[in-house]
This record gives sequence, structure tokens and C-alpha cells, in this order.
Amino acid sequence: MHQDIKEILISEEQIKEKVAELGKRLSEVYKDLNPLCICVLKGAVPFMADLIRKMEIPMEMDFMAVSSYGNATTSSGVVRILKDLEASIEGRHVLIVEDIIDSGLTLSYLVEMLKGRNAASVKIATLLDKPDRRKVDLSPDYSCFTIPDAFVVGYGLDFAEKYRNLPYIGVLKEEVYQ
Ligand SMILES: O=P(O)(O)OC[C@H]1O[C@H](OP(=O)(O)OP(=O)(O)O)[C@H](O)[C@@H]1O
Ligand SMILES: Oc1ncnc2cn[nH]c12
Ligand SMILES: [Mg+2]
Repeated sequence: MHQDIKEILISEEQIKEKVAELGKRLSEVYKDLNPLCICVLKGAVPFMADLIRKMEIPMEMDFMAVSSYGNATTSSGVVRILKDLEASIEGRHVLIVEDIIDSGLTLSYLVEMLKGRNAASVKIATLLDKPDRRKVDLSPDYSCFTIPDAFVVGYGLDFAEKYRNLPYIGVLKEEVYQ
């Protein structure tokens, strides 16, 4: 286990199993809809890569980057679009693929913005849901794990751009960021 990690919250095997389960379910839900899966950079990259390979249906992908945390451990509440989509989503069935919903500020902004572009539907699939810190009324349509109020890293999640490459979800030692 990495020296900066206090405990492994979700193992590599648990992630693999749940992501495969979700991919199968999404294949049924989106079977004839040719969904546009939007990966929210950077944290959702490993989740997106694994999830779409378990979706055995026609689908398309695009990427967005927004900024809310930067090098902090709490959301600034200000959401900026750093990289927008490449194509129109008018009439498309959109699935936002995210790594974690914490305060909910990032996704509540994204969902409203995307709905304003006349998508046929906008749903959220998140790897992690941290409901204890929610600041807005937002729940994911699909979630792999619900976690307690702890700052976690790994499988895409970072602290100051580090730890994204850890294969598991771990709780960061407080001394690393305090
Ligand atoms: O529910 P919230 O409180 O808004 O927090 C969740 C958001 O924060 C993280 O992104 P971050 O800004 O760290 O960007 P990153 O994915 O590039 O690390 C995470 O990937 C979510 O997008
Ligand atoms: O626990 C967490 N770890 C990494 N990034 C974020 C953002 N919100 N919550 C987080
Ligand atoms: Mg981050």
C-alpha cells in the first residue's frame, strides 16, 4: 500500500466487479439509444476506460474538463469549463461519466448546462457518491459505491494531481494535505 495511504477503502477487485456490473446494466438501458458518454476529465478517465469496454452496444464518447478543486480538498464552488465538447448534443442521450460526487456543485452545474443544449436525456453515472458533504439537491442515476466523508485518491482521483495511478481507492493520510 502506498506510504501516503491510511487505508484501502475499495480494492482493485471490488472496483472491477462493480464497474462490470454497471456496464452490463447500462448496455440494457441504452441498448438502442447510441448514447454519448461524456468523460469528466481528469478523474473519471480510468472509470470511463473500464466502463465503456463493458458496454456491448453502439456508443460514442466525448470529454469535458471543468475546474472546481484544483489543489484543494474542498470545492471552490466556482465551476469553470476548461475544455468543452467537440460536437452538438442536441437530441442525444447523454451519460455523464464521473469519478466522484461530493458537494455536487460540479455536476449540478454540468447537468443544467447540458440540459440547456437540448439533449434528449442527461443522466449521471459516478464511481463514488459521497452524500454526507452534498451542498445541492443532486443524486446520481447510477453509482458504484457510496463512501463516507473522507478524502480519497486513486483510480483517477487525485490530491494536487498525485495518486491518480493507484489501482485502488484509498484514504489519504491527513498529514499529507494538512
Ligand atoms: O461534487 P464536487 O464537490 O463538485 O466534487 C466532485 C468533483 O471534484 C473532482 O474534480 P476536480 O476538480 O478535482 O478535477 P479532476 O477530476 O481533474 O481531479 C471530481 O472529479 C469531481 O469532478
Ligand atoms: O475525496 C475526494 N478525492 C479527490 N477529489 C475529490 C473531489 N471531491 N472529493 C474528492
Ligand atoms: Mg481532482
